[in-house]
Parts: sequence; structure tokens; C-alpha cells
Amino acid sequence: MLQYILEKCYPQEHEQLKELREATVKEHPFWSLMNVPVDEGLLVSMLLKTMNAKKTIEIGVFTGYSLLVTALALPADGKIIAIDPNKEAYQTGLPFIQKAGVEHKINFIESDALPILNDLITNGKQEGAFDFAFVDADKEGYIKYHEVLLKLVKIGGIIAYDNTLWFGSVADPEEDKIEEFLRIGKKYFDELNSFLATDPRIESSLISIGDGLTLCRRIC
Ligand SMILES: C[S@@+](CC[C@H](N)C(=O)[O-])C[C@H]1O[C@@H](n2cnc3c(N)ncnc32)[C@H](O)[C@@H]1O
Repeated sequence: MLQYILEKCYPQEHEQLKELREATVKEHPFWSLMNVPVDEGLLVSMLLKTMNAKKTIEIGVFTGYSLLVTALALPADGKIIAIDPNKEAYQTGLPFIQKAGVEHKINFIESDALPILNDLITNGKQEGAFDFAFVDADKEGYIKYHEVLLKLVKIGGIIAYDNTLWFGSVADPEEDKIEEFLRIGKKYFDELNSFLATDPRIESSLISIGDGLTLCRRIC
């Protein structure tokens, strides 16, 4: 089924993305159990191009699928600050990023994201400097990231949060019947989704694509 969707619906997936996806599954077989990220990647790519985004932040890189999507969509002088404490996983994807000729757009920082984001504000003077941020990291941290990203992303810019449907569990009323892994994530995403829905500083839309992608446009 997965192969059918990939071949029939997304033949336009960039060759280096396909190779990176295959290398990721080989090294980390659990990744194939995740939702096909290709459709979400195409949406993010279109969004970045439509916005003429140039400067972005990526929180949670892993082997770099969404990072490569972003790097391919940005113009030649585009820049991405990509943060993840797991450099080893990034190195699995790096050869495909290099092959795609977009490594020069990426500043990979091996770290927890929050201190780096705070440093971009206090020392980097980067408030309002970014067009777009993609968040796909530790789920309990999303609300903390939101506060800092609202300073770093410009008015009119977008913050995207991945996995906001959390395997559909956020819509499951029978909380006590779902397994622990889902229940913990559901708690974080229930809180995040309620918070974002009433945050007056943004317009937001939870898109039912992949595992759920919430787009937040900063309005003030
Ligand atoms: C779901 S994976 C990211 C997948 C990636 N966006 C992709 O397209 O393949 C989550 C990543 O978040 C990273 N992560 C976990 N805690 C983090 C933190 N505090 N700051 C930054 N990244 C973190 C993990 O190391 C992991 O690589």
C-alpha cells in the first residue's frame, strides 16, 4: 500500500528525498511505520515557495527529511538554522543533502533547541528575522517553543507544528483505553491544540495531512 501511494501519488518526490527516506528506513526501520511524510513535504515546499521564504528554523532534524524539503524549496541564498541534539541521525541524511547541493543553506546545531532559540534573541538580535519555523521535536516542549518562536518569526511568518493529530488519538474520547505511548502524546497535543486555537497572536489551521500539521501565522 505504502509503495502504491508513493509511486502513484507522489512520483514527483525529489530523487535525493527518496534516497534519504530509503536510507532512513534502512537504518531506523520504525520510521516506515510513521505516516508517509511525502504529501506533507510537498505542502511545506509549496508554502515556502509561495511565501518567498528565505530564513527558517528547523527544530527536530533526525535524518533530515523535512530539512531537505525546506532546503530544496528555499532560494540559493536561503538559510536554515537546524537544531537537534542527535548529530548521528543527521549524518545519515547528510550525504543526500550534499548530493542535492543544498548543504550551504544549512547551519546544523547539535543541541537542545530552547537555549539556542533564546540565544538567537538575546545575543543574535534575531527577533522578527525568520519567515518560517518547522517544529518536529520533543512534544512536551512545543508550547515553550511557541513563545520563543513568536518572537523570532516575523509578523506574517509561519510556525508549523508537526504531529498535532498524534495518530488520531487527540480525537479519541476513550482516553483510558489507549496505550501509554499515545496517551502521553495526546495529553501534550490536547493542551497545545487548545492553546493555539485561542492564541490571539496567531491565525491557525490544523491540516489533516500526515500525522496532522498545524500552521500558525503570526499576526501581531
Ligand atoms: C520525529 S524526529 C524529527 C523528524 C524530522 N523532522 C524528519 O523529517 O525526519 C524528532 C527529533 O527531535 C529531536 N529532539 C528531541 N528533543 C529535542 C530538543 N529538545 N531540541 C531539538 N531537537 C530535539 C530528536 O533528537 C529527533 O531527532
